[in-house]
Amino acid sequence: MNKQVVLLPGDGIGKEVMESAKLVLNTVATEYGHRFAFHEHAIGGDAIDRYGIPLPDDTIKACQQAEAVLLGSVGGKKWDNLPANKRPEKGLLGIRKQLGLFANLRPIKSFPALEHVSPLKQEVISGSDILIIRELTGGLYFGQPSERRENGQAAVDTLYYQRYEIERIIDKAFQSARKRRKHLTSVDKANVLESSRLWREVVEEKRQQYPDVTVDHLLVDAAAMKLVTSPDQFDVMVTENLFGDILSDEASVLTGSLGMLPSASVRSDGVGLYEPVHGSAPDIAGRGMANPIGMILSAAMMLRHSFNMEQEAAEIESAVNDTLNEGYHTADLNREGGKLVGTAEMTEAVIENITTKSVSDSICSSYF
Ligand SMILES: NC(=O)c1ccc[n+]([C@@H]2O[C@H](COP(=O)([O-])OP(=O)(O)OC[C@H]3O[C@@H](n4cnc5c(N)ncnc54)[C@H](O)[C@@H]3O)[C@@H](O)[C@H]2O)c1
Ligand SMILES: CC(C)[C@H](C(=O)O)[C@@H](O)C(=O)O
Ligand SMILES: [Mg+2]
Repeated sequence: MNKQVVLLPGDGIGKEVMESAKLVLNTVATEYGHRFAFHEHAIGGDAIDRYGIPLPDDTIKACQQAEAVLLGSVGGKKWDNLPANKRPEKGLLGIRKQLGLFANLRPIKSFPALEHVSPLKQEVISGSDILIIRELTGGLYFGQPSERRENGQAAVDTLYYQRYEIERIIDKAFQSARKRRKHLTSVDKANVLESSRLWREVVEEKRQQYPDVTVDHLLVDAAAMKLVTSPDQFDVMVTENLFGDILSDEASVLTGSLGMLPSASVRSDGVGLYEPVHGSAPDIAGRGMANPIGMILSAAMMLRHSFNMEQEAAEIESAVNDTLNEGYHTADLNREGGKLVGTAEMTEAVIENITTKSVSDSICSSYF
């Protein structure tokens, strides 16, 4: 039976790296005898240009019927001056909300070949392996009111959480910690925000159900500092929507580039949308130089989480590792020597490693 996958390439480099994911998935399909049926739909600026809105009904329906969704990225200068509701980003927020994808899993682990590429000292990042769990359908992104007031000269956004929204993301975080090193850091701003005090209260209650997991609380400003000074103290981090957005881009520095990070946006029944953490990168779009690894690793996360294809996912991760060990790198990876390549060549090198090698030294076979 074909696996039904909806592809939402979106804008800018989203379209470019989606091609890489498709090629890699087709290679895995051939190697393992699977069949993926890809259904491409519009989102973001692409949908605005074609249909006048960032999230057409047809796209929502297709995503609801799919077994999994892969998304590139949305946004770009062309649409930056549109009213809030018509912006490309509204399409992305809308599909996450429509599908009820409340948990965004953002794993951050440096590949050995890139440890010297990060601007952080190698001894600081060495051995760090973090899973940021970002609440994705609530908090400051969705709270009402969110509007201009006083003739446009004042504005309000609302950080609103209901207890059940906090409980389900905290459960997800504890369950994830159980599968890893059993340590959970909850990040909030409980010294100032009431929503954070409710968040902390829920964590304290929930920890009774997970006595095997150690828990600490960290204020978000201190967490931002510790992420780059002592990242090895973290296992699973769980936090509010906006805090998670900011901390995960910061954490990407550990891996050498924002272009390296994959993510899975999931709900309790396992339905998922898989998306790299980066955006549409207007500064490099159209030049064939985007790093496709975050997108390729997102496709691997899809195989693992939505299709239970553990070996296939590990094969992709192992091929990425091998490719980096061979010295291949895109321009965002500030690496001396090796082979500087574009998106297409990087993808070809990964594919070559999938077809010629078996899961050998799969340093990352179980954590994305
Ligand atoms: N998930 C998404 O769709 C998503 C995420 C973030 C930003 N955005 C949107 O993207 C647009 C640009 O935002 P931005 O510039 O702040 O963030 P960005 O993530 O697009 O880019 C930030 C920087 O990282 C670089 N970069 C990002 N991904 C890369 C990759 N794969 N390979 C090489 N370099 C990469 C870019 O060149 C840029 O210098 C905005 O419209 C924003 O709203 C979308
Ligand atoms: C584009 C934007 C709406 C999005 C977010 O803030 O969630 C992005 O930054 C991300 O990290 O996926
Ligand atoms: Mg972001």
